[in-house]
Amino acid sequence: MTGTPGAAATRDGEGPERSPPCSPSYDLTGKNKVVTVDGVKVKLQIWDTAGQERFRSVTHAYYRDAQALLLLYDITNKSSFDNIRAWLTEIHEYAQRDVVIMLLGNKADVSSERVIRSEEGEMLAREYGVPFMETSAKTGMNVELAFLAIAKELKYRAGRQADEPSFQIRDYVESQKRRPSCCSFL
Ligand SMILES: Nc1nc2c(ncn2[C@@H]2O[C@H](COP(=O)(O)OP(=O)(O)OP(=O)(O)O)[C@@H](O)[C@H]2O)c(=O)[nH]1
Repeated sequence: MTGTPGAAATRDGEGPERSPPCSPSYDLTGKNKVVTVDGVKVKLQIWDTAGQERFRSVTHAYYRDAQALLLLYDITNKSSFDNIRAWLTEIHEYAQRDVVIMLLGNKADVSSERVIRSEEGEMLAREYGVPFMETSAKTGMNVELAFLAIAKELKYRAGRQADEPSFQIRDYVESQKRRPSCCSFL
């Protein structure tokens, strides 16, 4: 899924049909996930939207009730990156006002074909005030972190204790994310 949002929700319920898992070893979309945060299990129900070629026909039902949205672009595909702005506008209009959004630049393992610099992703994310990291569904780079950060944010919102320190998802992602190096895939 590139240039399109994936929705993660913690509640059960009917959702649009899921896409089949992609062939890389780590699946960014398309199945449910249980993430344990501070001993509490957070269930993420993940839906993949249609691809960018079907951009216009995607219904708002995909993300209208979502608690979190992962917006993915492909670092080797400029149009997938350009689509992100349109998605952010759509989301602003139709998604829940407090939806957790995360921007992911996927395929970070194929650095030889990169057309979107990491800084461009960072700038876009900063402009919209959302956390950002580059991922690879092939090597797994930052994939677990993306889900963990979302789960932490949702758990924090659901059961905030008076004495609990506040959780800042952008700070958390910045402190934990791995950056692709120039010479290796990880
Ligand atoms: N090298 C590499 N290939 C990837 C990665 N993620 C996905 N792919 C490959 O990219 C191709 C497209 O992946 P999809 O997940 O189907 O992409 P998509 O844009 O969601 O496709 P649609 O949902 O059909 O529009 C497949 O061949 C995947 O195996 C990645 O992180 N690294």
